[in-house]
Amino acid sequence: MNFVKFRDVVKKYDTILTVNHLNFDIAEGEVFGLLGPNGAGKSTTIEMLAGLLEINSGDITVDGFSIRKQPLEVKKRIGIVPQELAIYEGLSARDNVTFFARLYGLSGKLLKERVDEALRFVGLLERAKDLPSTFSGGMKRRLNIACAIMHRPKLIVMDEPTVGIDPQSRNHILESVRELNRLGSTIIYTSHYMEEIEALCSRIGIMDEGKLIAIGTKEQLKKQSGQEERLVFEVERSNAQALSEMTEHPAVKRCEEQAEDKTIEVVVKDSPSVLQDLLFILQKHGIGLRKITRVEPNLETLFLQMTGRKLRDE
Ligand SMILES: Nc1ncnc2c1ncn2[C@@H]1O[C@H](COP(=O)(O)OP(=O)(O)OP(=O)(O)O)[C@@H](O)[C@H]1O
Repeated sequence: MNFVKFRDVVKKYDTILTVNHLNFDIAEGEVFGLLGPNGAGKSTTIEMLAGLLEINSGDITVDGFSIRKQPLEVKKRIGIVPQELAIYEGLSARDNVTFFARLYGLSGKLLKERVDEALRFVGLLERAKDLPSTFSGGMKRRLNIACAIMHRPKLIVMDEPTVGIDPQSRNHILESVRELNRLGSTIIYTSHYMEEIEALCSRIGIMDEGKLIAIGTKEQLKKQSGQEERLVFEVERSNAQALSEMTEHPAVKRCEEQAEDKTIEVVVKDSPSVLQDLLFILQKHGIGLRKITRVEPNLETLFLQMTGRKLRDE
């Protein structure tokens, strides 16, 4: 069943279409990645879904409820982890989560249980009494997550939750996304980091200038880019016989020698099985090997092809 539906969603600032007729669905149980450069319209989309920003036209439904007509039903089902930290520096970690739990109508024993559960989940139970001002940036981000999940929402929306944090907290957050999904929540995760989206998400939407320019599984998107997997061998010398034997291997689609760089580039169908065979051919002809690189198709290249620009400014 399609759990989240975007139907012709438009958001304008003055005359600029910040979100330009979005139409896509997210199934229950998915980890859906929204990938796009800064300013693509990801946060605007998320804020409309969470009912924090008015939609100009179109509608978004969650679990069959319209954000325009039944916003409270939608909000009950969503936990939103905003890009900007939404925690109170003057309240302890526990009091922060408790504050949000009360907003969701939790009270008494259940409230305490859920607050503890959320703090434990993000690895902050031991620091529950401490003020966020004593926390690292990553710990604050984790507290931000605890505040969004204590009511066990069916849909968790995370807007760039790993920007500017240390690698340990980053890994902790990525692992908690997987765990929340295993526990049954559907996840929407926005990022401009291609690697994160690739590692986490079962399906990906690529946004640019307010439009969804591509959608599909990683494999579908990579296929769409028309790229192929390549193995690049840096060799000590070239040998025509070896090259010809490599070309004739049934799992090799193309094989080209770049004589000036002393490299052989091989486009393959299935690298694990063919690699051994190709190494054997080089060895048989006494060709020393300096380096092998495996070049996989990636979403960055797809983005570049579709927009003529890089996903991230370097
Ligand atoms: N309140 C506003 N008034 C006018 N323009 C706005 C407003 N909020 C956002 N925008 C513009 O809308 C566009 C999309 O912004 P948005 O924050 O949704 O992008 P994003 O993909 O989330 O990027 P980032 O990763 O930088 O957050 C940007 O050009 C931004 O300047």
